[in-house]
Amino acid sequence: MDSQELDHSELRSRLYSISSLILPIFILLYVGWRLANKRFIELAEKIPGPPGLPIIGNALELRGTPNEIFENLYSKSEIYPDVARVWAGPRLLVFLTNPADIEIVLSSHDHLDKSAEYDFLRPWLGNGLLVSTGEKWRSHRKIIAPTFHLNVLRSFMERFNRNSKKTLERLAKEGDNEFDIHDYMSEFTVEVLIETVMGVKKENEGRSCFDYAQAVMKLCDIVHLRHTKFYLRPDLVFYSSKYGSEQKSLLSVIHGLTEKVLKVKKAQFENKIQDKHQETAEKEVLKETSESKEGFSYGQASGLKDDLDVEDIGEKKRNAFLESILERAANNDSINDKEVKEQLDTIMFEGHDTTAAASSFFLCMMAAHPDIQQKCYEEIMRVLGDSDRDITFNDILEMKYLERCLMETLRLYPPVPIIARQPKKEFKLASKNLIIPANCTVVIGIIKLHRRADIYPNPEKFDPDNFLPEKSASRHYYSFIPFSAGPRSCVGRKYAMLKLKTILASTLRAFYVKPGYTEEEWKLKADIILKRADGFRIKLEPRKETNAKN
Ligand code: HEM
Repeated sequence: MDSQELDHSELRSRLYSISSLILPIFILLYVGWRLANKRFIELAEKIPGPPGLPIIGNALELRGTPNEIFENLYSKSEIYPDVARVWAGPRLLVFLTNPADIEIVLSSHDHLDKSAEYDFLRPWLGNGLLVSTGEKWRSHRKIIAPTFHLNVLRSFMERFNRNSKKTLERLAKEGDNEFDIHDYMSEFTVEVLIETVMGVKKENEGRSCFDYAQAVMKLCDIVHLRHTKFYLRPDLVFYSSKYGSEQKSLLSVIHGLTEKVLKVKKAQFENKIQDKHQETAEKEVLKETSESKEGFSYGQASGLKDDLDVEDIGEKKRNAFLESILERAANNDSINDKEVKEQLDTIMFEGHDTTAAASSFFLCMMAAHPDIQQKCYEEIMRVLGDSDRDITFNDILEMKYLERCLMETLRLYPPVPIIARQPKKEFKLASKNLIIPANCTVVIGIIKLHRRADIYPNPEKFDPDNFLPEKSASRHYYSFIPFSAGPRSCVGRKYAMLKLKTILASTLRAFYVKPGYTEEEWKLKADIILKRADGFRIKLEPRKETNAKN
């Protein structure tokens, strides 16, 4: 035997003795865990789900690309309707797709905590509204929700119109090209957010908004990768990998923009510079407050109410988001400077990528369904006439068919396809005689819920009539929840619907979306925010010269 062979056999025997030590420790830990979590395991094992292996559970089914994992889990929901249990090692995931069960989770104040997956957003969003829990979430939600009240939102109409026109000018330059509409929609949504919710006039800053939006998309991919690749979960491994360094450089672009916005707004705030334009718009709004706000669903069943639905007609002017929280911070009132920045990052993220996806899906739908597009166009012409005037708040209320098409788009392609909670207490389901244990991860499959054949006949078909008032009224309130629902619903719901209707009506008024790819040809990308993996490719044709150029 030479010395190399000796080394090998010695190595083998050392490995053998290490593994013969580790294995019993591992088994002991596993048995200990099962004993310590007896009730948790007993309850979990009653929940239907794919069979798993000891210790690793269904981890083998959670292999592959994020898309493969998503498709695999989605197909399981056909076998296990309403509720499905999946073990990712010792972690229990419970998927819910029945509206009555979902109501129990989302409407309750006992199940407000987000699951551990949201922690990967912390380096970016800190302890902002999306991820925070407990008293901090409660007190900040109380401050932030009123800044998205209709009285404030209506004052944004002028900005929505102005930024829409800027986007139409950019779109006109594409001529007859096929291009990705998402690039334009994400730049629009970032610009408009900065000018409305943040109250900062954005001028001549090159394409910083576009760069921000691109960085957000890439960062979402990385965060989502950490959801699906278990080895990337520990910080130590993640930050030693190429993804960790990529995350750091993307965060410097993302935080670079939000720091700049904060600096400008703080300077305005400290110098008490009033934005004259905003002031005038707000006065107009206050004159209008007695007009009807009825007849607009704002993205959820009309029977559902949350803290955005408080009626305060005639109440004095409220400030927009950033102005309002800066004022609080200056008075040491429930929020400090660090928290202001975290909430700013949160609103910038949640406020742009979601609406960019929704508007892009909508326009692709118009390409896939020219007859429906024609009906939208006719409605827009009926409401606005053959003019180039700005779209008003009341026009938005009148565009009912456009709204139904938007809701139907959000049904089939909800920008946030799944959400997750970690219940603190166990709870009983409504659809089945089952108890869901505390501290598991409850996943609400919004995209699956929205495609249930027992709720939406012909569920894969794009049918705006699904949102005729009589049809909506006959469904369970929690059958349509693109903005989630209950106490932790989306604070930007009304803002998003107003902004979306304005940019979409403006685009359809100015351009004909040429017939294009059918939905069957699209490839979806499973991500934090749902996208088309093949890009949102469309072709536009100006309706007439003036609309696109004004
Ligand atoms: C089509 C557009 C939008 C969709 C589909 C959407 C969807 C959602 C969903 C599903 C949630 C719940 C997330 C979860 O529980 O994990 C949420 C939360 C949130 N959204 Fe939106 N959103 C949209 C637009 C906006 C806009 C425009 C803003 C702000 C300007 C915004 C701000 C937020 C915030 C701050 C939360 C966290 C609320 C809390 O936990 O209290 N969203 N959104």
